[in-house]
Amino acid sequence: MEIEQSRLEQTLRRIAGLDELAMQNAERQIDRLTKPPGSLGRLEEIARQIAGITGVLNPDLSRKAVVVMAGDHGVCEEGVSAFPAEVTPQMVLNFLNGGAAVNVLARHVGADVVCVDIGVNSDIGHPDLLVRKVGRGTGNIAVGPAMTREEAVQAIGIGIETVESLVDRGYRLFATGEMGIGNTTPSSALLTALTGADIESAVGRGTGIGDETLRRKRDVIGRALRVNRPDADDPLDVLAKVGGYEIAGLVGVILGAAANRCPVVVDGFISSVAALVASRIAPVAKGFMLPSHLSHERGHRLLMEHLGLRPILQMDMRLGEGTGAVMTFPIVEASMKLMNEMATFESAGVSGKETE
Ligand SMILES: O=C(O)c1ccc[n+]([C@@H]2O[C@H](COP(=O)([O-])O)[C@@H](O)[C@H]2O)c1
Ligand SMILES: Cc1cc2nc[nH]c2cc1C
Repeated sequence: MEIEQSRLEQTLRRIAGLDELAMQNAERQIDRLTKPPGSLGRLEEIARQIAGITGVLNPDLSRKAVVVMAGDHGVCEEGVSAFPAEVTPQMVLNFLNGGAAVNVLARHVGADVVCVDIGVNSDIGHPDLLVRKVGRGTGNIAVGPAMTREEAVQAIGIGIETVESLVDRGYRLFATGEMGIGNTTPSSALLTALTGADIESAVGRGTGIGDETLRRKRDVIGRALRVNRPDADDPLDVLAKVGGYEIAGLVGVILGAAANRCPVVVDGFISSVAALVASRIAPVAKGFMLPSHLSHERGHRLLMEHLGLRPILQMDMRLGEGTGAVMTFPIVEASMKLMNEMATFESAGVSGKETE
């Protein structure tokens, strides 16, 4: 525990703000390119942010990974998902065999899928799986805490460690992904507890539940908040009481990326909740996050407003796994290519803007 606590503290100490000088240099470069000022919109904004994160205008982001954290949820026994809990290990095996949506998209964009069992309730035998179990499924949040504070810190440490070892192997661009049947329930509980949002607007249909299950899910979240009484001013308390192992792992992935000055593209609803927790632990980490898409899950728009992040894509996706984040990698790469490869007004002999 002490080792994990100090890993988190060390990581937090390493997270610094964006490089203002690099961002000014990026802005100056972008304004020299052969286009009306500002006309590449958010591509310009992303290029500037990546410069601020990495400290250079032409970082090598060619090695990219989506870290998929998988865990089970005790709250599934309340009947809150459209699918049975056994789908979690089954889908993990699908990721490892390359057959899930995230695998197809990752291959399409040249990224690697790194799968971590941080709390699945069964043993999945596969040589490529990183087995880092903090527990075998969380406690049912409707009747008690999901995990202890020590376990939450340990899970964050695993996320940090996963990113650190990937950075050692040359990875520089990260995406968050997750798999966990039932995990939209703790995600909505976290959103409600951390922002004071009303349950109605923070809870959605997850994997596709009907009206009756939706009513039960809202009731379960209300009970979870009453039973656990999470302290909104203590993000670790909230995470431990009504979170999940994979959510805590992703908090670590985000903090680890920020500490290593690597951009991290945040996926949908569950990943964005992890981003909210990370931003409450370390507000400066927000500068290292790139939003990906606006999930179809109810509550995601509200969540992004709280984070102050504007999703790049809107594809009506609500799958998770890191799919939306991986889809955003080419946009990040395109923004960097534009900044580095476009001709300038001077080099191409194009006349500049008229003075009015
Ligand atoms: O990323 C999203 O926005 C998203 C929205 C809804 C569902 N999911 C995925 O669906 C699972 C959770 O849904 P549920 O209904 O079981 O709570 C979990 O494996 C997530 O990856 C993901
Ligand atoms: C099949 C399936 C795949 C998923 N991927 C992420 N969450 C999921 C939930 C289900 C049910």
